[in-house]
Amino acid sequence: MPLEELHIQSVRCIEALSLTANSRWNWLVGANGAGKSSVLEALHILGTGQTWRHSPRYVQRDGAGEYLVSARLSDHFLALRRRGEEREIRYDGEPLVSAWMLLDVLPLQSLHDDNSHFVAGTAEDRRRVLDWGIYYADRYYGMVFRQYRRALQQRNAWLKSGQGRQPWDDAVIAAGEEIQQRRQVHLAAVLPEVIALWERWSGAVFGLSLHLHSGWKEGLSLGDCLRRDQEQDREMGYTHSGPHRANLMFRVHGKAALDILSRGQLRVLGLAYRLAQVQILKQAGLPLPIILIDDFAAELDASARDWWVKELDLLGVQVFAAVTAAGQIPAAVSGSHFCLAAGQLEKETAS
Ligand SMILES: Nc1ncnc2c1ncn2[C@@H]1O[C@H](COP(=O)(O)OP(=O)(O)OP(=O)(O)O)[C@@H](O)[C@H]1O
Repeated sequence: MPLEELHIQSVRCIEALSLTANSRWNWLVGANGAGKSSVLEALHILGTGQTWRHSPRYVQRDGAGEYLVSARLSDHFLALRRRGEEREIRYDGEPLVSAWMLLDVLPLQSLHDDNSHFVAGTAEDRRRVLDWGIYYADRYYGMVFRQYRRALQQRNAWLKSGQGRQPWDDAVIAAGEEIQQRRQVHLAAVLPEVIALWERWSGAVFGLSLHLHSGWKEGLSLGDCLRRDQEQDREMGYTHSGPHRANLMFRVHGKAALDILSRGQLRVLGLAYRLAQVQILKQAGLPLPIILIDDFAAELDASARDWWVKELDLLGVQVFAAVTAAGQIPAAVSGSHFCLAAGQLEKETAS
């Protein structure tokens, strides 16, 4: 369901902005500080309920009492309003009780700083990206994930208080092992797609392998680890083993990708991984996400940019991408150009 119209009020440097979107390519063009990322972040907030910042407070335009983002999606209308700690999300006028429901309404894949460099980022960055692909492909995963998070919070609260009988291990183990198993299945499907994408870009054979460390000691079950480390966990008030500590590692010919690849190649690998996740959704006949790309041209040479737009074009996704100059947009794609300055839409052109 493509996004047709976007309206933003009081988000960062934007006072009020409305645009009519192209069903495929939407290029946000402007100098540093023009408001491109603010448009992308507004869309991200609308599709996930979450910001890219440490706190939603930083999203609200200075001096405004609230912010509002809304969109028309074919015949539907989605709106999110935030005033202080209160957030209200409405879909066709009806309140959405949970931001999780946005997964169905406005699927998004956001490529911005940390997650387009996620191969070189933290284990948490990589877990977030890994889990993104599974949430959208497998709704049961989202349910198991929430069960795990709840059980883990309760176990940690018990570890800190030291009160009563320890009742949470079974729930942590059942959901934790299910998460690990589903992550492995997802990675087995993603790997050949990533390799094929890379090889189309480079023209050379790519000896990539993906290794998922489960988050608990190899050779032991999660239950064994929780029992073994219970005293240590109690002392620290924290559960040390589980899929919340998992790490996804990228190796090229058996060596850490981080030690082998250049910055630009690491970004291409991160992008190939994200594209592969969308390909899997497409193969399964699931709705495709809108792709948000901040700083499209960063670290990519012209051939990598051409490769990327060609692959996105083949997928048939709707894209919103930020560039600092129109010259960074590959000639191969047409679409709409939105020229921004000081948080305002100055010009809208179709190419
Ligand atoms: N809460 C706020 N209220 C008003 N202005 C803000 C707020 N937060 C950030 N800004 C301003 O918004 C501008 C940043 O906009 P944005 O990050 O969207 O720019 P950009 O076009 O993506 O730039 P770049 O190309 O450098 O990434 C900055 O000038 C910043 O000072």
